[in-house]
Amino acid sequence: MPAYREVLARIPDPDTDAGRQCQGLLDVKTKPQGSLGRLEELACQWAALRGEAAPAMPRKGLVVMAADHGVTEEGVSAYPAEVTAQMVANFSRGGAAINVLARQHGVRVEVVDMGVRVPLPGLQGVRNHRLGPGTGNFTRGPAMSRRLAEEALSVGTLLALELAESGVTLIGLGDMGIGNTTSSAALTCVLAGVSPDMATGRGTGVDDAGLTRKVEVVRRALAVNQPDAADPLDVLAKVGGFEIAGLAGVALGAASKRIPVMLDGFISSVAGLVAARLCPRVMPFLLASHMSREAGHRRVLEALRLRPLLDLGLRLGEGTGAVLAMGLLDSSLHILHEMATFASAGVAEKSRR
Ligand SMILES: Cc1cc2ncn([C@H]3O[C@H](COP(=O)(O)O)[C@@H](O)[C@H]3O)c2cc1C
Ligand SMILES: O=C(O)c1cccnc1
Repeated sequence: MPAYREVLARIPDPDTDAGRQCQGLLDVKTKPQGSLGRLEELACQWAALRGEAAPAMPRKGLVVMAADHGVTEEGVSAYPAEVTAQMVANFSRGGAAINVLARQHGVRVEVVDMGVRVPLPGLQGVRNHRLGPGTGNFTRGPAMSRRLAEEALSVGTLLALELAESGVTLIGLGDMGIGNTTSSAALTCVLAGVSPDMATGRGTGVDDAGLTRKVEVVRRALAVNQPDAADPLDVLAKVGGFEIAGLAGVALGAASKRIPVMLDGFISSVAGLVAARLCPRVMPFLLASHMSREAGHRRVLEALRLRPLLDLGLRLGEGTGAVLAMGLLDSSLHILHEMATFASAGVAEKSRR
């Protein structure tokens, strides 16, 4: 059985008692009850997912998966496909936005080549799990075989299990792949039931003509491949990407180890949606970091019933929004662990009137 499928039955339920107990601990801190709003919710959610009333601070990791997309032949990105490989080299040198933010927030980054067009031998810190020189152009046929989609899912699952073994307790998802907002739009159409014009955005910044072409490409991809919405693996294989499939696998593996998953923008949220359609039990473990500028993201978060923490107008990917939101989770847990209580600080509690 593929590794990703083996973990599905092991995804636990959140511990709602632990979440309630955490709220009890926050309610006696020196503040009006509930006044830290979503920071309080975040701490309680962390408690429920980790299964402890006062869980330790997260040990943070981020998986950035990179791959190329055959659909770039159709002129759907504002940047050339070579940028995928060039950015992987940039990740390796520590010069990309995600490297900067991850250093600031103490997040360990794992970069994975899931199938960029040209092999990148010897790049320091880049794991090689290449499934091919990018996917096929899905306006002409499937992006990949069902078997490769399962392999990509398993790569992600096994990496999550490895990170769990090494002590990571929170995993963020990051993507790199020129053309992947087109793949994500096609997946959104089928998995969230929205039309191509609602799911498709400007990605790296295509102009009006580019956007019209992109919507048409998504329409054609669906007409040619006829993905079966009731079969998420079919949808993933036909219009997905190696990095998107891998990230979906990371989410499944993480959830099976009680590790919450911080989604980033459009692409990684689509990966979360793929995981949720493969196994709805993963859903409580998915956290939405931010609302991307990319048009389809709102629809994906609605389908996942998630409310993002931040709205910063980001449209980058790489895991940048995920890492920024990890900072908020850190803050919520510093509050839980370090803030004085009414009793310890000698502050008068709410009047009983
Ligand atoms: C220099 C550069 C760095 C990036 N880092 C992430 N992306 C983002 O843009 C790509 C998706 O947009 P589209 O579908 O329009 O190609 C992905 O690689 C995504 O992660 C980047 C894009 C560029 C150009
Ligand atoms: O929301 C994202 O992650 C995104 C949006 C545009 C381009 N790249 C990534």
